[in-house]
Amino acid sequence: MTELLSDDRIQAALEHLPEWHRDGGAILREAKLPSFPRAIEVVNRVAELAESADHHPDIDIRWRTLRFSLSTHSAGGLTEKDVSLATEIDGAVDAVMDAS
Ligand SMILES: C[C@H](O)[C@H](O)[C@H]1CNC2=NC(N)=NC(=O)C2=N1
Repeated sequence: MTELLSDDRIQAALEHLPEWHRDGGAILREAKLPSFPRAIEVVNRVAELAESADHHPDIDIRWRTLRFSLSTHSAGGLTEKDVSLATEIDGAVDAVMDAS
């Protein structure tokens, strides 16, 4: 789970994560929510998911735009933990968008 992923595996994973792109040893996505409170709702959901997974994204908050960056710091790059949390972050964004 904490092994670094091969380039091929990262490419394959990103085919299932169209909102994400790779930047070296990290994957990034941006999400624009309808309002600042909705954006914070996503952040709170992601905080719970991150705590459950014991894996934490970098999050940049600018009004209603969120930028997530995922990397496994202990491994020095991308692992399955990042792919898994990216999928969960997509779910959190979709859930808040659907409720908006
Ligand atoms: C002890 C605990 O498992 C680690 O410190 C976790 C916490 N969250 C983490 N999050 C991320 N993104 N990378 C890590 O290496 C990491 N390590």
